[in-house]
Amino acid sequence: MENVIVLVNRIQRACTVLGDHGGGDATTSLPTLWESLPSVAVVGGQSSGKSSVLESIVGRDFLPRGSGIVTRRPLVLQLHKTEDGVQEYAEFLHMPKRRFTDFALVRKEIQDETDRLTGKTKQISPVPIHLSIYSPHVVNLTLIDLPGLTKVAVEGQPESIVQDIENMVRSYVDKPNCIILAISPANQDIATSDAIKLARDVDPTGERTFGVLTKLDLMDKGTNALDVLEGRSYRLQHPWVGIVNRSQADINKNIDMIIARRKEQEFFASSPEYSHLSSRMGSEYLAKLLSQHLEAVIRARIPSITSLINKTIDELESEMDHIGRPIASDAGAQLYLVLELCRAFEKIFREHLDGGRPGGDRIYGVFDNQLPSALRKLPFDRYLSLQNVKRVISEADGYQPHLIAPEQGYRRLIESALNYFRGPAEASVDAVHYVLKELVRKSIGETQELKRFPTLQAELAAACFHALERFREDGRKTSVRLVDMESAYLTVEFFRKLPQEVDKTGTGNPSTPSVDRYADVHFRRIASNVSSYIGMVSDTLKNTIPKAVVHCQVREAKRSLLNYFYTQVGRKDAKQLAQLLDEDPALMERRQQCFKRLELYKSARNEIDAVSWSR
Ligand SMILES: Nc1nc2c(ncn2[C@@H]2O[C@H](COP(=O)(O)OP(=O)(O)OP(=O)(O)O)[C@@H](O)[C@H]2O)c(=O)[nH]1
Repeated sequence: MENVIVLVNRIQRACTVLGDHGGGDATTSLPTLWESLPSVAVVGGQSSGKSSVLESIVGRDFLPRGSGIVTRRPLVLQLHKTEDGVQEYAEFLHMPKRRFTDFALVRKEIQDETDRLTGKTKQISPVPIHLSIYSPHVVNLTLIDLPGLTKVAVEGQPESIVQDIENMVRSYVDKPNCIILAISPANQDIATSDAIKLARDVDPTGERTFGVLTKLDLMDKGTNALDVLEGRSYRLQHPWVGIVNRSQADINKNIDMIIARRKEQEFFASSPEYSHLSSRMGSEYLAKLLSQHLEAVIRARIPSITSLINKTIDELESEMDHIGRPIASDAGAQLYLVLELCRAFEKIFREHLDGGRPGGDRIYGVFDNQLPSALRKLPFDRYLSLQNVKRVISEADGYQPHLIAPEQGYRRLIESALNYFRGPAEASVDAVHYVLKELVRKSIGETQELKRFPTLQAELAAACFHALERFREDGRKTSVRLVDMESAYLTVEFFRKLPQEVDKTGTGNPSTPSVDRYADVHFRRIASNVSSYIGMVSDTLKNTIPKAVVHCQVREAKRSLLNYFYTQVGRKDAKQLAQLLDEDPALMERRQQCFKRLELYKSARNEIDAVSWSR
């Protein structure tokens, strides 16, 4: 089986390229693969010797030095062992084409890349820098260098930096998959070590903490660190490793790292206190120990990582299905999509009208309740009061009062009364119009496929409302025309059937009308006749207005709501169609993120599969 550290290195690089830096980002709530991968994080207080340990493990000077907080972004350092004799080189993930053979330039690039993201403001950032070193002098290992824990902010840095650094370091070491390399200087009381304090907090049983004691050469004469190195001062599950790095003077003298490693070995071998431990001390031993441990941890974790990957792929796929797939870029496919979406909407709209979905019944409610009640409420009682009837008839008679029946008076009374029907007719048209508009809104909301296209939704709604407005105008004209038709020609039959006014004096001859045409009873009879006629018309309109409304508005809405929209869409070019299919930016962003994460998980699965099969 290929070295699994190399496998994890590849997956980690993919994580960074695709934006997974671990850490629960509450705003994206995307699953993180990074966090499930075992890694070694180097933690320690400032000047504890972290950089020196890392450089010693690598066998090269390559880390930025200086006062204050130098490490301001996590540095993921991936070490790849190459064949003997091959030239060493380094590569940054953000500069994949460039091979660095001069390690002084590596140091500079780490500084520059840190500044690129954080500015020169000395801020910190959780986005890691990935550096791979290919060398025959290293073991396969991945280490994450983190900013040194500090107690005070230096000039130009906000006070919060102390806490920010601790939070960032914690976000790494908190994870159960993180192996903690806790660096403490031997010339300081172990009880005050920042690294041990933090490690104890997040890993109280010491299962995943490796204690490293630096600066053993700087201890006061007559004292030694055996209590710590032999696990008596602070017990960990793994043995403590003592280290002797280059002193500042060695660094100033440019003492070669390989020579320094040798000197370190000599220090342990020749030391009366530590010689019995010498095979388990020093940076070379530490590197091998970590490499073996990391490999064992990764091997043990592979099955659970695989199952996590599979589960997450399923979740992401189903989220992508829900969000909808990306839109094709050619005009034909876009037009097809717009038409499909419109059809989906129309189907739902029709279901609302025809039944299956609620809302269409409200139209019947207009015809069954609103219209009859509006008709009943028309003020005919007032209009046909004795006084008004008398006035209208005498005005119609003019200077010559009517002789037999007031023909003109009847007509005027009826025509004016019929005008009252316009109100309920128009109100029915409007009421149905608003129901239809509401159903359009509802149907757009219920068309799942449309959810991601706010622009199309708005244009579709506007087109529907425009069409409904035209149907309303037609409905209004037609139903008002029904009323006007009633005025245009009165039903003669009705009047023929009316009983004649008879002489109440009882002369015995019914065919000889001899009523007093100026008495109230005469006008009351006229009012009652007109009222009956109006009642008859009202009954007719109660039936015909709904027919007009359905014919002009409801039926048309079902048949041709989007006709005009379709012809307009058909004329749009690719750019206009793309605008119409302009998605909600938040949704596009989410799809993009899910897509990238899915890609990451799939490539990780392929990597793991390939390694497992080659076992
Ligand atoms: N003599 C001696 N000096 C050491 C040892 N380890 C580190 N130093 C010196 O201690 C100083 C700080 O070491 P660094 O490796 O820069 O420590 P650091 O933890 O990376 O420091 P910051 O990056 O500032 O947080 C340097 O001058 C090193 O030369 C050691 O084992 N022995």
